[in-house]
Amino acid sequence: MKTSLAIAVAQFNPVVGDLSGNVAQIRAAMDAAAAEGARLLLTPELSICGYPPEDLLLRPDFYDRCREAVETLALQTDELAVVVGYPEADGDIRYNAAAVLHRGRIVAHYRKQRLPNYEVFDELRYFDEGDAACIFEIDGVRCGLLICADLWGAAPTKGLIEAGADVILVINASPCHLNKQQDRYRVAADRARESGLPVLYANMVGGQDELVFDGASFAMQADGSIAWQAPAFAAHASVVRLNGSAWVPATVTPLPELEEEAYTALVVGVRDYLGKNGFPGAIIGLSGGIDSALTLAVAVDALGADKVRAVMMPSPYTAQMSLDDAAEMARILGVRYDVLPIEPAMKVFAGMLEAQFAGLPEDTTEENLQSRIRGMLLMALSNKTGSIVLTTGNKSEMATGYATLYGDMAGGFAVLKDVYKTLVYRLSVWRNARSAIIPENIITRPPSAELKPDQVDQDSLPPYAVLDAIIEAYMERDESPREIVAQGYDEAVVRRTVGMLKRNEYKRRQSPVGIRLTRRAFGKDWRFPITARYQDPY
Ligand SMILES: Nc1ncnc2c1ncn2[C@@H]1O[C@H](COP(=O)(O)OP(=O)(O)OC[C@H]2O[C@@H]([n+]3cccc(C(=O)O)c3)[C@H](O)[C@@H]2O)[C@@H](O)[C@H]1O
Ligand SMILES: Nc1ncnc2c1ncn2[C@@H]1O[C@H](COP(=O)(O)OP(=O)(O)OP(=O)(O)O)[C@@H](O)[C@H]1O
Ligand SMILES: NC(=O)CC[C@H](N)C(=O)O
Repeated sequence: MKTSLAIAVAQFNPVVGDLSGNVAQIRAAMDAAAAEGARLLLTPELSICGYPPEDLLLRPDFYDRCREAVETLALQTDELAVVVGYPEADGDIRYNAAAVLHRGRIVAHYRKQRLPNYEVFDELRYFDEGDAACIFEIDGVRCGLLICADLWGAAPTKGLIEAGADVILVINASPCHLNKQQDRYRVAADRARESGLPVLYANMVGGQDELVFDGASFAMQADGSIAWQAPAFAAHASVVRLNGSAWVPATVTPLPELEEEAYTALVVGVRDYLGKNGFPGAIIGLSGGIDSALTLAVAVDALGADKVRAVMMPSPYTAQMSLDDAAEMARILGVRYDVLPIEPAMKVFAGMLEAQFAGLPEDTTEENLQSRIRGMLLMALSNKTGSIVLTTGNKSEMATGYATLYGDMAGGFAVLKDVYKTLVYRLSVWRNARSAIIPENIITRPPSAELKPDQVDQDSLPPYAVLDAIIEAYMERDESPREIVAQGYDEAVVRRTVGMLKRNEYKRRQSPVGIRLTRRAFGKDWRFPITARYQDPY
């Protein structure tokens, strides 16, 4: 007979491969959960080793170390049962597994049945599928256990119904993209209604290379309504109570609106990339344009002003307005600000190349030299100080190749890599509404690379609203140019945009890793051939 059960959820931020650090976080969560009277603690998918461990999962020793960590942790359990996720090797066969640790032993064990191999997930590269449901009983409640993608199809839940589960517990490593939580609610509600069971969804939080996990764990009643909602993008621990077959209603933290979600994901991505990789700070080339302004805003919100420095590197083409706006923004934020004019280096390079270029007209070569001089200066500062250079290129630029190799692409982490230019504006306006840190002029002036007199982006690129819509259709929805033109876009503009997108794959392969924000980002989930002659249908 079902009774009441208090279950703690540890929405924590693991570090991939830091087994002792992750176990220490689980231990701390165990102490807090026990103090609050919980009888069961859920930790996220692969909580022992972090997610995704990628090719560490090809190493036999990795499995040995993870098993040792689980067994050691099991010995430290008492009245509180703890669910942990870990990679399991059974001879040559490997599983994405979970163990229930209780009173010094592993009392139940589960192998993930649906392995995601889409978007950014590669689990079929590493794991075999499990084939059995897992039910364990705590205080008379029959708990059914699933791992993340198991919830996204009906079969694993069906197995739990047949095995007589009273509640569905799902441990997750589900990275965010914009509006992802609505998809999670939808699949959880499908499973809840099919089974007539309440669902508890425990997710991890934090940045891991290009991925950001948003947490946002929740409890859902059998009718699909939300009984408890944890905050997004923050480590969090809560105890939720199951009374009979329903959750006792608890705090429902409102979820962020789209701009807040995007901006916070960038902040968490930057903070964890630098923090987990041990960088003392960040360096940003601040041009007086909107991309570097937003990048600086994110960096300061992530790291604090004392960890960020901005460098203005004017050329003879730099407008006074750019100098003024960059200095003003650095002053408002209180970051270290240096001005390093690049004209001396431009002259030296022009002199060194004079004989080579004799009789040839000026073109983008001279523009790229300016960008590369700036890249070289920023990298020199990085080498000398140990701080990382944050690049500022946005998704529209990455898509079209509107960036210079070894120039403005030089750096360690690409903050806006998956942020369309149109979203760059929206995020800047949203951030300024919280406190005005980006000078208004930076937002309202026409974007310009300032690599030659009176240059504006729109001389070389279609309007960003059109460009972004075409990129999104081609890239994120896999639409053909014919379909895009049928939606009313000018065929010549579609041809040009798609042409740039395909031609510039080589640049993206050389770009720094950057934060994924959309369902399909340039990164793990975009593997287009560089050498290709496929003709799209028009
Ligand atoms: N398939 C391929 N595989 C490998 N390499 C390939 C290649 N195709 C060309 N290349 C090589 O790539 C090089 C050309 O690329 P690259 O040197 O980058 O130069 P490129 O793409 O020609 O020019 C850079 C563009 O970015 C714009 N820009 C620059 C800086 C900042 C901004 C901004 O507003 O943010 C915009 C600039 O106005 C210009 O339109 C050449 O050396 C070429 O041989
Ligand atoms: N004068 C400058 N001083 C410092 N950094 C610069 C300068 N010009 C360009 N950069 C760096 O190179 C990046 C590419 O910027 P560029 O001005 O060419 O085009 P952009 O894409 O419009 O970027 P932004 O909106 O930041 O100006 C900038 O974001 C900045 O990091
Ligand atoms: N780790 C997983 O199994 C993730 C798969 C799932 N579709 C998600 O993103 O939530």
